[in-house]
Amino acid sequence: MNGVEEEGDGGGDQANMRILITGGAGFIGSHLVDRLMRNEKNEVIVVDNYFTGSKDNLKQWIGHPRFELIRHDVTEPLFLEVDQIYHLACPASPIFYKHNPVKTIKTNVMGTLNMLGLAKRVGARILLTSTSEVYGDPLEHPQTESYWGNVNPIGVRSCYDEGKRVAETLMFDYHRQHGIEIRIARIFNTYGPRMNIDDGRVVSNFIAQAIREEPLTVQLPGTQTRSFCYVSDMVDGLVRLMDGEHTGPINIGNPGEFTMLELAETVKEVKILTVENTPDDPRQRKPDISKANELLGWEPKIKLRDGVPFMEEDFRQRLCVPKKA
Ligand SMILES: NC(=O)c1ccc[n+]([C@@H]2O[C@H](COP(=O)([O-])OP(=O)(O)OC[C@H]3O[C@@H](n4cnc5c(N)ncnc54)[C@H](O)[C@@H]3O)[C@@H](O)[C@H]2O)c1
Ligand SMILES: O=C(O)[C@H]1O[C@H](OP(=O)(O)OP(=O)(O)OC[C@H]2O[C@@H](n3ccc(=O)[nH]c3=O)[C@H](O)[C@@H]2O)[C@H](O)[C@@H](O)[C@@H]1O
Repeated sequence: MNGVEEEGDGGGDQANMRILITGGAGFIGSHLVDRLMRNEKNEVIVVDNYFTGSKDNLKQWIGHPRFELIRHDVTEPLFLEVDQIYHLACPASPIFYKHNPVKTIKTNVMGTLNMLGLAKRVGARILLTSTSEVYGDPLEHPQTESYWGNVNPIGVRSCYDEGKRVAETLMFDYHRQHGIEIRIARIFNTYGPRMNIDDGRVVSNFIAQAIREEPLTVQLPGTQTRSFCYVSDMVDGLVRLMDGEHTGPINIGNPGEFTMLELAETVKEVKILTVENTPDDPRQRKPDISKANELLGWEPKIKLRDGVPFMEEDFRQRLCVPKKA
């Protein structure tokens, strides 16, 4: 049980739908596949280049008659006939998106351009998973969608945050110029089962470190904050946004705000090791979710304290470390 299965009706209620999910072999994408496959009217196609995703995340669907998995890089054009496109393809963990920054910005810019071209050709509705990183190191707190952000255009995170900002611009230009139906979700830090164990994001790091009985690496100063959303809540928000009437951008995240030191205490009371931080790390982040609440009737249900054990269980299984009696 991971809190995902109980949520919602599988989305795409209207009629038979063929739905494309780019990046569907990744963490959020694979949970979205599970959710959409529950509706028997949906056919789901995943395209992924497996940079940070894995076929293992989709193993329960491989061979299913309503499911197709295609190895494809979104920086190359794609020709398919679909009704909806959830465009997630992009490495999300800072260590992966900084690993090959030119590829990251190409994925955000050319990948989004290609998916918009596809949406235009076949008349599909397209949803982009943008990010709270478009707000940069925010000077407004909590962040509302009307805040334009405080982003370093030449920093080591820019391939990702500026890349997503351009992707948002492309979405709105295609909408205004070509009448494409667009949806933009600004996702705030999301966690849950199937995250890469060593992907470097803070919740996965802390859980893996706690299971391996290693000290939790809190990057300095430790007072920086994030707001963590459980993946089933995120998927529910994305489906509501796609199937609703509002273009967005709409913040989707859990407004519960924690410092990294508080998060370390939530995960486990083990030794904490403070380590150097990376450049341009945002000092505080918390979504204002009034828009998601009013326009989509959405709010997160799972508190950090309740979500972390689901993820710990998944990590223990994958690391083959049973819980001590
Ligand atoms: N998880 C979060 O906290 C978070 C927060 C904000 C935004 N997002 C966004 O949500 C989306 C999914 O994030 P995630 O956490 O599931 O990350 P993830 O890394 O697990 O998934 C991304 C997927 O995209 C695939 N991919 C990357 N580049 C590709 C390319 N060029 N062509 C085809 N596939 C490619 C990867 O192989 C992977 O399967 C991303 O767009 C990310 O920017 C995530
Ligand atoms: O939600 C978002 O919009 C963005 O959030 C994250 O980026 P970030 O918040 O920097 O994610 P983490 O790498 O998990 O870092 C969060 C905080 O934890 C700290 N941290 C990280 C790792 C660690 O071992 N210890 C630690 O204290 C970092 O310094 C940072 O302050 C995601 O990785 C992005 O994909 C996403 O777009």
